[in-house]
Amino acid sequence: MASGKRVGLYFGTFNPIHIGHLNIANYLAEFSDLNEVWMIITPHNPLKKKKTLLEDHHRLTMVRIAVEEFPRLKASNVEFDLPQPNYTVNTLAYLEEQYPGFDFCLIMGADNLASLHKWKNYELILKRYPIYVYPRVDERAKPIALLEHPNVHVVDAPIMQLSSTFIRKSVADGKNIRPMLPAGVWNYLDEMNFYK
Ligand SMILES: Nc1ncnc2c1ncn2[C@@H]1O[C@H](COP(=O)(O)OP(=O)(O)OP(=O)(O)O)[C@@H](O)[C@H]1O
Ligand SMILES: O=C(O)c1ccc[n+]([C@@H]2O[C@H](COP(=O)([O-])O)[C@@H](O)[C@H]2O)c1
Repeated sequence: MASGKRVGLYFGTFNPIHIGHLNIANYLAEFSDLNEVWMIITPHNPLKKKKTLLEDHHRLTMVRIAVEEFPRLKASNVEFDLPQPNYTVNTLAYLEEQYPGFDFCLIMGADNLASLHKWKNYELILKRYPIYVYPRVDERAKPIALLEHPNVHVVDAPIMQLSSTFIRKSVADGKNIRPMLPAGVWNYLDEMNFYK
């Protein structure tokens, strides 16, 4: 039997999306066995406070702008109508129901793999879904035991030392960080006066 479409699910808060995220999504869409990468904007990460977050629809708009010229990358608002905080295992169950026959896997930076053991039903996630992990630059990082798990695949992607936190702080400090965001995202953020 022919296997279904292979889709990499790249979950994130994306507050805002930056070229580090886009670079990874594009790398996996071009250089792995995935047909598409879906960037899933999470309204509320169960392990984070919601108060510093830009509204969901603004974060979605920025991801849509970022991927518009990349046919194999999609922005997804599937979590907007699911109960919050958003437990990934619930979203995966919903996607399986909506897209029978698709083969899903997860994409995440090593920082997220390091805290995967705190996620709801993480053992089930690890059993059912291949996880594509790429390194994040952090000299203080401790070794991550789950890197040895047979369903965890380390991707040799070119990485950028960039975070949304750094971007938000830099905008607030009046710094010019234009090259760190896709041009359309920077324009949107600037016009809307976000993070200032
Ligand atoms: N520079 C980067 N390059 C590649 N992946 C990244 C980068 N920054 C974050 N990621 C990954 O993208 C996913 C979503 O991350 P998230 O939206 O939290 O970005 P962030 O930049 O780490 O945000 P924040 O600084 O607000 O915590 C996570 O799997 C994270 O590991
Ligand atoms: O399911 C969980 O228990 C769980 C715990 C922490 C984080 N997550 C998800 O991990 C994704 C990455 O979050 P973030 O904030 O690091 O971009 C996001 O989709 C969260 O909902 C999921």
